[in-house]
Amino acid sequence: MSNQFPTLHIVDHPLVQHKLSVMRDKNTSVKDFRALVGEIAMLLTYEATRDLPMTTRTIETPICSYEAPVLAGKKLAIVPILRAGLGFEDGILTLVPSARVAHIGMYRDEETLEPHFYFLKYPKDIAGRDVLIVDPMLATGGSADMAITKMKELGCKNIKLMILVAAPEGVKFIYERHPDVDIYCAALDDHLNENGYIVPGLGDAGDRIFGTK
Ligand SMILES: O=P(O)(O)OC[C@H]1O[C@H](OP(=O)(O)OP(=O)(O)O)[C@H](O)[C@@H]1O
Ligand SMILES: O=c1cc[nH]c(=O)[nH]1
Ligand SMILES: [Mg+2]
Repeated sequence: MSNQFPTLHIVDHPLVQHKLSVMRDKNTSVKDFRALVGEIAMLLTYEATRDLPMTTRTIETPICSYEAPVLAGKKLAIVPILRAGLGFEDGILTLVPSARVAHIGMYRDEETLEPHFYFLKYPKDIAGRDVLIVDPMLATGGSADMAITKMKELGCKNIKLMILVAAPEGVKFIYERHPDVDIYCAALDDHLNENGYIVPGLGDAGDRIFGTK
């Protein structure tokens, strides 16, 4: 689907697209699915952190003195939405090992599709950190909206959302409620079906990561 959303960044790198296609296949095993979530997490993080501020540090190479580009030390917090967001956690921390982690727990009611909140644990200085909320699926957008709203209530100002597969309905909902939040995803799919699942999608991400079905 073509992208009409100003805040949506689709990572169309061939490695991401190939890995996502393997994940969409219903015959892909839990073991492979979980490994691929971790690999794609790193590739999406590469794009979602592209605007990290830089500075320079004087170093001595074996040849000469050099003003070397280094990260300016912006403090980050990643916020996996339980459960499926946990699949992204290790991959992101491999690239940004000093990031802090806040966990937010919620599940979607299968009938109403409303998110239900059950857990939040966060670093005390989270208001001063840039926040990357992560979840493989953005369907109606209810869960992501609740996570963004809770982070804003804690004082967070610079918030991004990192998703694997997004539905247009969810992107529109988040854009209307949080136009300040940039969304990074691997694919913008076609639509939601009558059960609130993304089409073509990849099924229930949590169940496929943890093998609970
Ligand atoms: O955009 P929404 O309509 O809110 O749907 C997306 C949410 O649904 C899934 O979680 P689920 O409720 O299945 O919980 P789980 O991760 O524990 O499986 C997914 O991981 C998102 O958190
Ligand atoms: O398609 C969907 C929609 C919500 N949650 C999922 O895990 N998959
Ligand atoms: Mg689930």
